[in-house]
Amino acid sequence: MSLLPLAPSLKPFLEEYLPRPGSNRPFVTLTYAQSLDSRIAAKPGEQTKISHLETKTMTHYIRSKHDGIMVGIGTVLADDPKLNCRFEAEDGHVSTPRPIILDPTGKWVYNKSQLRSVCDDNKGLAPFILIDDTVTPRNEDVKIIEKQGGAYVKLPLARSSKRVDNWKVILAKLFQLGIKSLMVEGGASIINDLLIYNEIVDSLIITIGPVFLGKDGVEVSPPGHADLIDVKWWQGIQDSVLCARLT
Ligand SMILES: NC(=O)C1=CN([C@@H]2O[C@H](COP(=O)(O)OP(=O)(O)OC[C@H]3O[C@@H](n4cnc5c(N)ncnc54)[C@H](O)[C@@H]3O)[C@@H](O)[C@H]2O)C=CC1
Ligand SMILES: Nc1nc(O)c(N)c(N[C@@H]2O[C@H](COP(=O)(O)O)[C@@H](O)[C@H]2O)n1
Repeated sequence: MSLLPLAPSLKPFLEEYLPRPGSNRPFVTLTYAQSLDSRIAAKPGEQTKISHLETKTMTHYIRSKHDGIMVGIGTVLADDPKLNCRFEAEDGHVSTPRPIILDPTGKWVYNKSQLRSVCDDNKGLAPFILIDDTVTPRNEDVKIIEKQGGAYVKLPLARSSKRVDNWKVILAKLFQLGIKSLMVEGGASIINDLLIYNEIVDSLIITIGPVFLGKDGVEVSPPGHADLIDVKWWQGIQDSVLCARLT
């Protein structure tokens, strides 16, 4: 599906929330689309379109400003996403952010994925797949990914008692691999962890669509209180967008 032209007011609206250089870890933008009842999908394991094409275009514009786009394995299994950037800048340039998949137990069968085809067609970069260092990935997938220029990245992901403690290790490794800015798109378990992790998240950009997805939906609701500062709202054809920082 083609995108729309980016709404002109979105560029200045987003400007101060986009990555800035100069830190010793990646700049992290947490961004996702939710319903009015704080659901990001209608059912577990299901992909649900919430954003209008106008804000989908915004998401691709935001992708174009990052070195990496991260999702968890739950999202990959539900959505089979492309995770490339389809936004074309005024000079015709199309960015190629690196897809990064958090898959500690190595569940993803890459050779059958849409992302594999995107890379075969030269429409995006091959992924970095973060797996626990005790996991041996499938041989066939290793060969394809390495040929495409991606990699399995082994990290001690299964050892810490709290999953959230892995983030510092993950970000340090990604920085070493050249990822200076990271856009985290979800899914729910990652968003819920990061919403209360203000040392990690630099910007928060949430699209809110005018729909209730109901109690069976996949909920975003962090385990504790999360206060926001520097809050700004944008109103589009259908959706509203909130930009903020975590205190
Ligand atoms: N509306 C939106 O903008 C978006 C919606 N989604 C939806 O979210 C749903 C998927 O969400 P979830 O099932 O919660 O899956 P998820 O994508 O958050 O992945 C969860 C898995 O990631 C790994 N993981 C997460 N944090 C980790 C950590 N700190 N260390 C090591 N491993 C970690 C674990 O294996 C965990 O089981 C899907 O229905 C998808 O469509 C996903 C992204 C955006
Ligand atoms: N911005 C946005 N709006 C929605 O309504 C969504 N369901 C999502 N989902 C995220 O986008 C990924 C799909 O990316 P591709 O278009 O396949 O590149 C999906 O995996 C979610 O992270 N986002």
